[in-house]
Amino acid sequence: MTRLRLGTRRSALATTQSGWVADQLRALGHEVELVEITTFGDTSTQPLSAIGGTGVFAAAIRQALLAGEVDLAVHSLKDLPVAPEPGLTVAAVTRREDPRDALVARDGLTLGELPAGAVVGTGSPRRAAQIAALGLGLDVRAIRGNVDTRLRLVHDGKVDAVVLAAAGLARLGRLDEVTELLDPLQMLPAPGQGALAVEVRSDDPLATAAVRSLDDADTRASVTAERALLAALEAGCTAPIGALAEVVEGMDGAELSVRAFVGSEDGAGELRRSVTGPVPEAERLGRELAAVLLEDGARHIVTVGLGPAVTEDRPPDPDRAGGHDPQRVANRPHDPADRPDPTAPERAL
Ligand SMILES: NCc1[nH]cc(CCC(=O)O)c1CC(=O)O
Repeated sequence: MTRLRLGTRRSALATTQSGWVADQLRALGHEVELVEITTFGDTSTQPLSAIGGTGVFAAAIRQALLAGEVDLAVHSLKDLPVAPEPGLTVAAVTRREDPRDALVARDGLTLGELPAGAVVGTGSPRRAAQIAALGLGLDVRAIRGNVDTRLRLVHDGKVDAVVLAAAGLARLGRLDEVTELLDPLQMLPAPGQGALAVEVRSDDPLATAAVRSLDDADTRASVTAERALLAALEAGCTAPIGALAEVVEGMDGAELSVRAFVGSEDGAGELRRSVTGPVPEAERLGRELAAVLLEDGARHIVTVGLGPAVTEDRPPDPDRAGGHDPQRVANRPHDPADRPDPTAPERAL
């Protein structure tokens, strides 16, 4: 039995996820205390892009962990920066929930049933790019807010539909509002979507040992490939990149299938590629798929987040390298009148 303090944000999703991990650990005989941590991202009303992107949420919890104020941190893996944090270790990656994105639309509509011009709200360039790539004439608009806020936009008639992670809806008990689970053939999730990372101090053998059995080997292999791909594309957390790795039954037994999407938010270009290979080579497979995408022109499609790339008419801007570019929020960026206010909501995965 180990006594563990688990640092968590206060949001409904964060406390549900942390509570779930705490319950798993209690079932193993450990004593777990939840410690609420208010992050700058929670209190600031500034756009996320102005204060460091989705990583700001993870950063405050990580600080508390490094300072010894808590012993464990639970993160949605898709919100965790790919760069390792010195002194910390992801001691468990929990078994992934449904990794798919879900549509919540008015009147029970599916994506294909939404009429041209229907407004789809999303804060995610990845979702925006894949919706645009379907060529349905949908009007993708930037929104911000927690899961509850986003769902309310549909119920209040402010948008016709929103796209959210099925995993988050499942954890919050709101799967019944989903009108379509989106097939990864059309909508690849964010790398790591649906999985939780349990982080400990690297020099804390007790906490490491306590959470070890929560680690799921297939999920860890999958997210290892997805995050290696993201890292190899030098992609920031707001880049329009989707990836899904799955352990599947191949000709010679289990193998890892890795699929990825890169696109632009105006639907002007998109690439989908896949590789399969041995499960233990997850990291190499992720890097290999990134290389295929780059070879096939990913840099010319994605002008956001791919490091110092670029297109001829858009010289790289060091202030924006790897980060959010407000101009890219535009649904049809070639029409200046269509550009939204650059202080518009930031994009998140
Ligand atoms: N970006 C916010 C976020 N971070 C994790 C989840 C859902 C849970 C998960 O993907 O593991 C969500 C909400 C969403 O994208 O709909």
